[in-house]
Amino acid sequence: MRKNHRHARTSEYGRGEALRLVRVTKTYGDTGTAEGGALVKALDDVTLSLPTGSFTAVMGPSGSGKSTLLHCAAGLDRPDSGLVVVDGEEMTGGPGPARGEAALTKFRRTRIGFVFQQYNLLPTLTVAQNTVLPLRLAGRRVHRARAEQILTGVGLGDRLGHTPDQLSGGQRQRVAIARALVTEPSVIFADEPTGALDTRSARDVLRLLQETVRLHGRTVVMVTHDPVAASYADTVQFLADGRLAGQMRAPTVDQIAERLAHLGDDLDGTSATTMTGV
Ligand SMILES: Nc1ncnc2c1ncn2[C@@H]1O[C@H](COP(=O)(O)OP(=O)(O)OP(=O)(O)O)[C@@H](O)[C@H]1O
Repeated sequence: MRKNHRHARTSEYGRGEALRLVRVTKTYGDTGTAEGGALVKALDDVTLSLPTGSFTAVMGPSGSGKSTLLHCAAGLDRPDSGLVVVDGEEMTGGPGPARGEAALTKFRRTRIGFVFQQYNLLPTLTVAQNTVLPLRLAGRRVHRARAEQILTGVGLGDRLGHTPDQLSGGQRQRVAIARALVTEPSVIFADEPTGALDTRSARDVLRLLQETVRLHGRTVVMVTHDPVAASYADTVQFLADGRLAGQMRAPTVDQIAERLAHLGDDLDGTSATTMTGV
């Protein structure tokens, strides 16, 4: 009965929508204090819908809530209130019984892919083993051919037996992207994926992310401080003080930098320099 109820609730969400946030709020601090003086509203009533096959960059000043948004949207953290829906299914929030940690982890493993600034590859595993690790963790069958196919797709078909320390930063990040793709997730979240890379490697990684969206129909959400990186996305969502502060479609580097500068004008004492992180 409960199952049917969940199904009935989830079926109202649109097809072709990879991610939906509805009135997501997250507060940090000592919730026990009556005054609430120490509370920080990291996300404040954020509602967002991202279509399947879109590439979205999330930008904003330091402390504006980008990481919190990514963590809540990716199921790494739970919002205090509001709903996160992935591919039509409620991941966190909602009126039904909350998923336990184990169920949330399982959901995440199959529906969400991650790419981190520092790659997060296991140093003792080969490139191929790192790539298929999410399948192993999910208890799924692993075929070497699958690892080979996906690594060839990111330009590392000849590196299967190498360990991460034998690769450049850009190559490591491409392994991380292959690992994120291997479960065919609904959404890939990338947290400053080019933050540790030189310009050329960064460009290769951004093109690869673009390709996963345009050629393979994946959905990518990328947090970045860098207007150049953000310009590879279809849309930039701006955050300020935990709230969405507008979006920009088909963005150019100059337009993004300009918008960030004006976001700075809106915030007391915050300079554009701080916001772009340059
Ligand atoms: N675990 C936590 N405990 C307390 N406060 C937190 C915690 N995580 C984030 N915050 C606060 O929430 C706000 C939003 O932080 P968040 O890390 O999401 O911002 P951000 O935009 O990602 O910043 P940055 O660009 O510097 O990484 C900040 O004021 C931050 O200090």
